[in-house]
Amino acid sequence: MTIHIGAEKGEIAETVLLPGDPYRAKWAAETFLGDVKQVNNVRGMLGFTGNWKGNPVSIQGSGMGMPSLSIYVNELIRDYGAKTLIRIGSCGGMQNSVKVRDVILAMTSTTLSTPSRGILKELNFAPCADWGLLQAAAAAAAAKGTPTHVGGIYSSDVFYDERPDLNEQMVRHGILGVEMEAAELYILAARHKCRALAVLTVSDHLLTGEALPSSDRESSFGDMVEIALQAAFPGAA
Ligand SMILES: O=P(O)(O)O[C@H]1O[C@H](CO)[C@@H](O)[C@H]1O
Ligand SMILES: O=c1cc[nH]c(=O)[nH]1
Repeated sequence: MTIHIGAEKGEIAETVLLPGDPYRAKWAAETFLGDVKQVNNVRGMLGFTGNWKGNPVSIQGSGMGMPSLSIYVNELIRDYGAKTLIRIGSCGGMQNSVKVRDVILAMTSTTLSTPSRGILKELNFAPCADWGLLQAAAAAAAAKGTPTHVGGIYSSDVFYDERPDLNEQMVRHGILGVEMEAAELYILAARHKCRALAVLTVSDHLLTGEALPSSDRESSFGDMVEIALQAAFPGAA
């Protein structure tokens, strides 16, 4: 047990999917995993372990924002031995070519700051996805026929943004979407020699104003979860 995760040692798999929303963790575990056991309920941040096509998998809510994700990912890596961490999140679309419900595979993440700023200091570290996971996720998405975009995203510290000039620059520089966790996930994975990827579903659009209801964000993002599982276990039959 850790301060934020109540699972016993050995109850969390080396492969962990990380939705921000704990109810998405519950839905994904119940929908896609076999032999599911709830392994965390501390602070209501639900976590589950089961198996997918015979492979052990955990799905742990990570909360909203990089400080929250950092707590769970640090404990998952240091105390439970997690090695492959795949965020399954929602994001806002930032290009006209990106549509609501499309999937984005985040190759890199741009930020203004992360919880790691304190140790990286003046270094503008470039958080990037694990190539093997990214390649496998792109192949899985292509095989499913899911409309998918691969490229840079923006990990923001704020949901209610008051810097339209920043968004203009993001759009101008080809950023596909905005969310709030991937950059710190990628930095922590690099630091601890783990593999990480963010697979995101576009839940709303900054240019068009379209938005999905919260019920859809909780439980209708099946393609994203299957792509994440197939990326983690590309050989699974
Ligand atoms: O749907 P999740 O995974 O929580 O991700 C996105 O949704 C939350 C904001 O509504 C932030 O956590 C953002 O990154
Ligand atoms: O962080 C997020 C997530 C979804 N949509 C946004 O605009 N921002």
